Amino acid sequence: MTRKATYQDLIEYCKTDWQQYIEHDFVKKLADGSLSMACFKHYLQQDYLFLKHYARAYALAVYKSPTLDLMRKSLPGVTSLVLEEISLHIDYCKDWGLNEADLEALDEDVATVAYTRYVLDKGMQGELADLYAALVPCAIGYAHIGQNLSKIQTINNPYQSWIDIYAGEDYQKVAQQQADFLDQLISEVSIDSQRFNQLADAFKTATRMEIAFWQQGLNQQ
Ligand SMILES: Cc1ncc(C[n+]2csc(CCO)c2C)c(N)n1
Repeated sequence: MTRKATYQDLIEYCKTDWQQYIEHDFVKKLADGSLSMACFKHYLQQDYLFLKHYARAYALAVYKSPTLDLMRKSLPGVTSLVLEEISLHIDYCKDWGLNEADLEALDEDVATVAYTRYVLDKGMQGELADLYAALVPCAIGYAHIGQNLSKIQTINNPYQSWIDIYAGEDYQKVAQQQADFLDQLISEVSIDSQRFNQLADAFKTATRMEIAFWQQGLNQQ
């Protein structure tokens, strides 16, 4: 009998992409404060649109849940994003001179469309585990990034408040809950099975989409 899978096996499966995601030049420039404001603002704007679709993906997770117990696990993702986190993001954007009407009027850039619709399509085609395999790189990756950047000391970094959000205990806890839930969903999947490869491919594609999302921000000069 082979070992059952955990989310760490999914990271291991796409190690090179994972490293490129959490150590992207955009992240390095956030860490040392050298990122241009135009790049950061474009990222924040597109992230507003991303978060709206992310909330829809959690709603899809409720729809895809076969039991009430599983529904209870995904519903807080919808309510916290729609009622709190997106509002916090809007407040954060105000500090950068972007108001809600501007955000609502934005065109979606290509990496935003590709990433969000990929996650939703994975969820619609597959089971709850497929959807979470595509959803979770977002939560775990930002938690790793937050941990890494919190160790770097900078003075007057304009992006320090962004780093503090993801390095903070609250966010770290939310990300760990998502990782634990994915572990629960894949707890019967053997690491050498075809099913593992399917789930790992979804995780890997979402990771590649995160790289493209950073690059989209960086391309905005
Ligand atoms: C492109 C992109 N990827 C990941 C995150 C991080 N993130 C997205 S939703 C959410 C709430 C937790 O479920 C968090 C932390 C982001 N903001 N933008």
